Amino acid sequence: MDRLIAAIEQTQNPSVVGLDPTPALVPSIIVDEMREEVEQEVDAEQEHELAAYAIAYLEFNRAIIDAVADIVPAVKPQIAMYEALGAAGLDAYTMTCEYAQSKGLYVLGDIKRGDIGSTAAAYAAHLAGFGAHSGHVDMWHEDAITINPYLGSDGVEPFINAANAHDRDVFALVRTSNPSSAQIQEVELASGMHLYEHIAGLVGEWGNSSIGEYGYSRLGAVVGATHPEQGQALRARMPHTFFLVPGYGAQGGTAADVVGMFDTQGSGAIVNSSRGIIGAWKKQEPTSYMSAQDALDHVAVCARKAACAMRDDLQSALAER
Ligand SMILES: O=C(O)c1cc(=O)[nH]c(=O)n1[C@@H]1O[C@H](COP(=O)(O)O)[C@@H](O)[C@H]1O
Repeated sequence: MDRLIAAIEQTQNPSVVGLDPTPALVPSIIVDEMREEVEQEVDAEQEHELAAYAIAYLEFNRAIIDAVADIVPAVKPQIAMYEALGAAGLDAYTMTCEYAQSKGLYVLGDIKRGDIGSTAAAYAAHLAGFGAHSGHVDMWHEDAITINPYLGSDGVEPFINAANAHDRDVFALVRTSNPSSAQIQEVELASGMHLYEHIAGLVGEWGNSSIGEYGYSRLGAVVGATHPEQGQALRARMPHTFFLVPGYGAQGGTAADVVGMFDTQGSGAIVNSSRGIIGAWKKQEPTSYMSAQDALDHVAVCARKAACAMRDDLQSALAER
């Protein structure tokens, strides 16, 4: 976690921009222009469409990355958005990760993996590279990934081992931001604890062997901005666990909701916003764009403005508490 914390300190900005493009979030003129380009190269009609969106997503992400690279420490591409486009989408995902890293950003791959140990070991290739034990081949380039720890330690250990061996980080879901998460995560155990509190204890324990310079382990926790009191209590319960806090903005979480998830030094957490940043252009959409470049320029200006507003919002809430 040391690299992420250093990047947050450098930018004075504990926020991460979620790169979660969807057809509705990308101006249609960008896709139209890419469609014309790929029509000359790809035969099958369905492939055209997927390739056009994949290239459009990549151009869209590049414009946003260029616009925010000097003011945010990290980006978080959500792989589902790209997987929906098949192989071309996965190329757009990996190229997005590589491009963000070339601009000095920490890349948090939101891949939410979780499976039995032997399968988790294969999923851990996202951190370790393919064939890590027999000869390393890099394919994925994330600095960190998200995992689902609810399968237990054999499903988590392969990720921790890969993270330790390759200087990467892992964020485990503990208390998710979505409305129905309480159905499972707030189930009360015989001990009187809620299930998410039990998982929080395990995540803290699993991370204990990898505490870095800043006092935080390689195994972080995902804690939704939509649970301010629980998040604050988890902060006290997990002193060595860095938090990824999604749910700010589009899901209703505010800066006041997330301040309790930071430590007394104002560190210990990074807050995500995806639609609030990459979809900011929709709030000031002009009647038409002249070209794809015109649309990309507008997306970039709006994303930067939204990212600055989020940074300022978090900074002042942290200063005021
Ligand atoms: O792991 C996550 O990132 C995550 C966990 C969680 O509890 N809630 C949550 O919203 N997320 C992700 O954070 C992002 C939130 O997007 P916005 O609501 O558009 O800001 C999406 O990529 C979600 O998949």
